[in-house]
Amino acid sequence: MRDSLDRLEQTIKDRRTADPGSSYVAKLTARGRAKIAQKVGEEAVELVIAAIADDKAEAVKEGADLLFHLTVLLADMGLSLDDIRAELDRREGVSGLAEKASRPKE
Ligand SMILES: N=c1c2ncn([C@@H]3O[C@H](COP(=O)(O)OP(=O)(O)OP(=O)(O)O)[C@@H](O)[C@H]3O)c2ncn1[C@@H]1O[C@H](COP(=O)(O)O)[C@@H](O)[C@H]1O
Repeated sequence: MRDSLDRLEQTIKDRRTADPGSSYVAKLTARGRAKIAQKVGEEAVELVIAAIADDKAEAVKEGADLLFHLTVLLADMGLSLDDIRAELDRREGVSGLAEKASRPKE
């Protein structure tokens, strides 16, 4: 099932080559990877500030900004949210193995 992040990712892929005058994704993409990466860093810092202030409403907005800009960065690198999912799935497997290995033998 496709969720809002999947739909956003598809929109970002579609908009990368749109008119920078009418699309933020196209405008940011045209400014280059370093600029996209800088935006990811800025949004992460804004999320950190909201979290430290325990401002939940602001944290939700900044979290959305961070995920949006991260998805733009992944697209620019030819990566996708599925690559992140695969890494998380891999870690889940590894973590399960580590847990089993640490159990005392019966
Ligand atoms: N989720 C977002 C989204 N979140 C934030 N932003 C934009 O991100 C920008 C961040 O503002 P900032 O002041 O931090 O950045 P800035 O004004 O560009 O200034 P600089 O720091 O870059 O110099 C704003 O212009 C927001 O509108 C977004 N722009 C687009 N989307 C999604 O992307 C889709 C495609 O958008 P377009 O490419 O514009 O069609 C939209 O339908 C939305 O779903």
